[in-house]
Amino acid sequence: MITIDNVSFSYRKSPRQNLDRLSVEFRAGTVNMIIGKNGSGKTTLFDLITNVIKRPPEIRGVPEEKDMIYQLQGLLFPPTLKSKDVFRFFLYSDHASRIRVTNEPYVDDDMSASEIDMVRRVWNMEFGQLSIGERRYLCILAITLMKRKLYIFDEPLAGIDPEMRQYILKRIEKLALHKECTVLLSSHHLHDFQRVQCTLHLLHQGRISFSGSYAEFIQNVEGEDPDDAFLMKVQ
Ligand SMILES: Nc1ncnc2c1ncn2[C@@H]1O[C@H](COP(=O)(O)OP(=O)(O)OP(=O)(O)O)[C@@H](O)[C@H]1O
Repeated sequence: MITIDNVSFSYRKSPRQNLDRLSVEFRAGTVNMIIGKNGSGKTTLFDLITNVIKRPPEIRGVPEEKDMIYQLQGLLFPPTLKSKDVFRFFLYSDHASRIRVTNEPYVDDDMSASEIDMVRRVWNMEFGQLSIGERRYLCILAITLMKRKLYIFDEPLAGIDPEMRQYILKRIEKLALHKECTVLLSSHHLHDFQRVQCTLHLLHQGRISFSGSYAEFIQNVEGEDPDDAFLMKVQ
């Protein structure tokens, strides 16, 4: 479990406090979903947890660097690398992985027919020729095959179609439920989380103003629309 107790942070030239006495607990066994308006500080919080920005002592329970993986929003790989090489890059940098990456596309029993189709189609293509969604899917697939104590996914669903979003979420949920690890994820796609075992954390005005289940989040909202619940909570 990661515990954050009263953390404040502002960028050097920022006119405002980006995080303002923020406290929260991120537990294992659930997908911890961080939501909030654009610019509310979700990536900043991830950067602090992972020590990309120097981690303050008020953030406790973070595993060693080798035991965490942080999926950034950007997909920064040389465009001429083949998809299989990017996959290899992830898995061969994993000290615990026993998966061998070959010229044969990676498939496993957890993959749907659509996922298998996609991986087969892009395996020998250059990464730069893939669509943004295909690149993101491939990287997330590889990350979920790595063994870590902490996984952080910064907007893994951005630019992904509704079908693939479900598959990605199922994979990430499986990580959270079946491995002894903590999973943090940020997303603006609130509807997708209805069927995921998750804890929502709303980051608003520098603090976590709500932590709870999806059902609790939409409680008392007419039509049970999570976007309406979001609007109510940030206005
Ligand atoms: N290096 C920096 N220097 C100054 N301000 C920064 C820096 N990086 C981010 N910010 C500011 O900090 C605030 C929080 O940014 P952050 O990227 O954490 O937001 P976010 O919640 O992840 O947003 P989004 O949902 O749009 O991805 C923003 O107002 C941003 O302009």
